[in-house]
Amino acid sequence: MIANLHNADIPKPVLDVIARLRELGHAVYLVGGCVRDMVRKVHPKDFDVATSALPEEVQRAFRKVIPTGIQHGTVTVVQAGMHVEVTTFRSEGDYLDGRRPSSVAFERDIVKDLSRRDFTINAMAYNPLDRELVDPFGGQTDLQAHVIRCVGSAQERFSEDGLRPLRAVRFAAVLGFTLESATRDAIPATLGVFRKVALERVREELVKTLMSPRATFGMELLADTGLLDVFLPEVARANAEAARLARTAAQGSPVIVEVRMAALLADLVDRTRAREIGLRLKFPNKTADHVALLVEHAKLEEHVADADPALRRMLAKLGLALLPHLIDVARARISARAPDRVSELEALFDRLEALADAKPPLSAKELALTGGDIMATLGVGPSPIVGEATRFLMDSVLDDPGLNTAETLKTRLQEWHARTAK
Ligand SMILES: Nc1ccn([C@@H]2O[C@H](COP(=O)(O)OP(=O)(O)OP(=O)(O)O)[C@@H](O)[C@H]2O)c(=O)n1
Repeated sequence: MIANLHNADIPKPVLDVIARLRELGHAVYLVGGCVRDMVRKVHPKDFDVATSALPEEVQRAFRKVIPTGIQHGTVTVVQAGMHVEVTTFRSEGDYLDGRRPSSVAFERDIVKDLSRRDFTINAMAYNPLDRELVDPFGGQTDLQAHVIRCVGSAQERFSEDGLRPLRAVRFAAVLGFTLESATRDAIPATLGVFRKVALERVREELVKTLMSPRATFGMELLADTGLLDVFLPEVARANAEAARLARTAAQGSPVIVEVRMAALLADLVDRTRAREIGLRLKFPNKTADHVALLVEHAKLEEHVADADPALRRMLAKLGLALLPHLIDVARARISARAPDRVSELEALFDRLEALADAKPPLSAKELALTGGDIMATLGVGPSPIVGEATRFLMDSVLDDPGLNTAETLKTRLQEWHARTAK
C-alpha cells in the first residue's frame, strides 16, 4: 500500500543505502521501531534496514562495512559517517532455550521476515523510494486502536523469546496502549520461558517501564500477569494497598532511575534488601548503593521534629549529593500517602537545603584537624585512640559546625583526652 509517511525524517545516508541496494536489484525496506514511529508521526531514534540481499552481497555493495552479526545476517554499513544496520530477511528455526533461535534461515520475502517479529506494530516495513508500506498483520490499525498484539500466536511468540512479554508491558506503558486479550493471556502461560531471560535485559525493560509516564499502569500490569513475581517478588508479594501506594509514589517522582526505584521500594523493603535488589537486577553498584541510601532515609516525615544536629547526622550518612534525590523521593511518597502532610514536609526540605548550603563538615576529612594533628596533640602514634578521637571531634562539629577550627578542636581534644585517660 502507498503510505503518506514523512520521508524527510529519514537521514540521507539511510536513504542512500536503500537506494544502492535497490539499484542492485534487491528488495529493501526500513523495518521495526522506525516504521512504527513514522506511522505514529514520531521522529524515529534509529533506522533498521532489511533486505533480500545476502550478507556477502551487502558487504560487496558498500565501501565500508562492519560484519556485526554476520551469522545472523546483520552487516553494519558505514555511510557518510553514519552506522546503518542492514539485515537479510530471515526466518528463525526453533527456539530451544527461549533466548535465541537454534538456526537462522535467510528469506527472499519480506512478509516471512515480518511474521517472526513480536508485535503487529513492530511488524511493518516501509520502502521510502516508492512509498510502499507493507503491513500484513494490521499494525496500523493496532497503532490507531492503541493495542499491543502479538503477530500470530502470542503463545508461540512468547515461547520463542522470553523477554517479549516484558516488552509488551513496556510498550503498553511507554505508548499508553493496552494489551490485546490473547496477548495478555499468553503471559502467565509462558512464565517458564521468561524465567530464563538474563536479568540485565529484564532490568532494561523494567527501567523503561518505570521511567514511562504510565509507570503505575505498567507496574500493575507486571504484577497482574505474574511477571513481577519472577524478578521483583518483594514488590509483587507486598500487601495490595502498600504496592498501590508504592506504584503511585514511583510515577509521581521525577524521571530519574534511582529516584523512581527508591520511591517504589522505600515502604516495602529496608536498605539491605534494596541494595540486594539493585545488585540482583544488575544495576551498576553505584546505582544500587544510591537506591539503598535513599530507601534508608526516605521516611523524612519521621524527622520533622528533629533539631539541626540530628539532621546534620542524617546528611552525613546520606551524603550531600543525594539530598535533592532524597527530597524527590520523600515528596513523592508523602504526596501518595498523606497529601495533607506535604506542606509540613516542605518546611523540613527547606531546612535540610539550608543546612546543606552552609556546607557543614560532615566527614573526617573536612575536620580542621588532620590525623597527624590529632596524633601530635595527643602525643601518640598511629593507634585506635586516633579513631576514637576523630569520632569524638566529628560528633562535636556535627552538633555545632562553628567548632570546626584548629584551635577550638585542639582544646576540646585535650579536654577529652584528659577525661578519657583517667
Ligand atoms: N524480542 C524481540 C525484539 C525485537 N524484535 C523485532 O526487532 C525490532 C527491533 O527491536 P528493538 O530495536 O529492540 O526495538 P524497537 O522496536 O526498535 O523499539 P525500541 O528501540 O523502542 O526498543 C522490533 O521492532 C521487532 O520487530 C522482536 O521481534 N522480538
